[in-house]
Amino acid sequence: MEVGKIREEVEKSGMIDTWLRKHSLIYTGATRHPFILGIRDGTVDLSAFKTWLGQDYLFVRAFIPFVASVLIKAWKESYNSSTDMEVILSGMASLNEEISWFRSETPKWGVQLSDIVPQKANQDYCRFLENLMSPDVEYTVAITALWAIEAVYQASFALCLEDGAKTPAELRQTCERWGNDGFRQYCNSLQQIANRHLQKASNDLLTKAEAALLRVLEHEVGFWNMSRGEA
Ligand SMILES: Cc1ncc(CNC=O)c(N)n1
Repeated sequence: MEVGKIREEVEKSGMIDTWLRKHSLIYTGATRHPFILGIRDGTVDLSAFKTWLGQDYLFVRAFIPFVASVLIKAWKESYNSSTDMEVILSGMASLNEEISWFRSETPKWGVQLSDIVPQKANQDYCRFLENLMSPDVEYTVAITALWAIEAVYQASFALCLEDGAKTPAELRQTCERWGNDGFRQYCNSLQQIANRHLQKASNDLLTKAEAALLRVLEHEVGFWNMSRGEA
């Protein structure tokens, strides 16, 4: 292994990896969901894909203020806050581009953005994000949730780009949005930030951050289920 790769592996091992091992069943449920496996093997129902696309646009619109709230929390931390802020800001810049992507992608699928009504699983997830935006929620909890939200999409869509995947050509661009190497590195940076803060967290804070991680995983499973018309 090259030095950079080894360093990446070492820095990655921390509380987050411990939690993912502990909660591997739900993590796998979120990252290898039948919706994603359907994209990967080419059997996905295109109406489910369109549902996902429209609902995800609404989700991302609600996700942006959440990321902004994490940025504010990072700024209020004195410890290493400027490097944290750079990483979070780069994520926000990508989200600006992502909204443009949704606006150009949806018409290709006959999805009209103004017609989309948020479904229950989406509303529940967005309400959860709104609760995390409260100034009472600690930065460590919020950054752990942010990492989890991004990491589920990264792991899921990267799976659809692996060798041997039979992802339909018209879905590849979508998978590349979250499955590309730059997004993987962004997720690794978030994971390192979260680990660094978790390392110095009290037991009470650790309990809250772990709960937030679990809620994210549950909401992600709910979101995929909803896209398949199962919620
Ligand atoms: C439901 C959900 N979870 C995570 C992401 C990825 N973050 C930003 O795009 C997303 N788009 N949608």
